Amino acid sequence: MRFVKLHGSGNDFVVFDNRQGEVYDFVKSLNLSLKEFVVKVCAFHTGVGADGLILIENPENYENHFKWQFFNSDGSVASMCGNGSRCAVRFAYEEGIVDKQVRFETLAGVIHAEVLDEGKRVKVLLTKPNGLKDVSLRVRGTSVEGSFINTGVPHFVMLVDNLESFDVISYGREIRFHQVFEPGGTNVDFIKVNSEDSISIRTYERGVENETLACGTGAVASAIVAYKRGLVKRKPVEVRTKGGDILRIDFDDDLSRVFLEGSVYKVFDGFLHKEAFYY
Ligand SMILES: N[C@@H](CCC[C@H](N)C(=O)O)C(=O)O
Repeated sequence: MRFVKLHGSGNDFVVFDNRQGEVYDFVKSLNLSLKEFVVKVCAFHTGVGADGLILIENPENYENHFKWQFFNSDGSVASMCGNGSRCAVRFAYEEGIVDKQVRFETLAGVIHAEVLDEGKRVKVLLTKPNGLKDVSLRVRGTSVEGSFINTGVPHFVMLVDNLESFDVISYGREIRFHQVFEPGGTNVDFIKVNSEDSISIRTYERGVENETLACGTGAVASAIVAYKRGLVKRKPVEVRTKGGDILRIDFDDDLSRVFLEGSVYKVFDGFLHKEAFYY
C-alpha cells in the first residue's frame, strides 16, 4: 500500500490516497479496525512513525476537491489539524488531485488553501474560531489563568516565564485531562512573548498524548489569544515552534478570516507491507 510521509514544521503525518477505498480494503484484509491500523502505522519503532494519519477521499460536494479523514496517532479522530492540512494540500497537489487553489472537506468545515512555492509552503484559511474565553484552573494546588479557544479543535493557551525549561509533558497532560475540559479534553499551548509580533510556543497535543514539534491550530489559537489579550500588538503574528520553524498567522479582528502559513516538507514515499501488522 503506497503512502507518503510529510511534515509541517515537525508535525508529521502519513498520507494515503484513499479515493478508490484502497485503505479500507487493505485494513479489511488484515482483519483490523481502522483505529488499530492507524495506531500501528503511526508507531515509531514498528510502523512508519507519525503524529497522525490522513486519508484523502472523494468529496461529498463536488465543488470541493477532496475530503479528508484525520486521525491522531492514538487512533482518535480529530475534526481539524492545521499542519496536517498543509501536508494534505501538498500531497494532493503533487498527486495531481488539485491545482494551486484548494478547497477540501473536514469535520470542522471546508478549508480553503493556497499552494505556494510548488507546495513547499502552504497557506490555509481555517474555519472561524469560536468560544474564546478566560479560564481559571486549579492545577497542583495553585490557580492557573489562561484562555480557551476552539480553532477547529480545542486549545487552552497559557503564558509561562520559562518556556524552554517548562515541563510541558506532565503539566500539559494534567490540563489536557482537567475536569473543566471534559468530556473531550483539550490541547494545551504554553507561550512566551518575543516581541510586538512574535511569540514562541510549545504544545501538548491531545491524541498524540505528548509534546509535538509544532501544532498549527495551536499556533493559531496562541496568536489570537496573544493579540486579543494585548500581549502582541501587530499582525501577522510570527509563531516560533518547538522544532524551530516559524508559522505565520494572520486574521481579521472579528476572526472571520484566519490564515495559517508555513513550510511543508516531504520526507519519503513509502510502501507499507502487510507483515508490519503481524507484529
Ligand atoms: N497537530 C494538529 C492538531 C491535531 C488534532 C489535535 N491533536 C486534537 O486531537 O485536537 C495541528 O497542527 O493543528
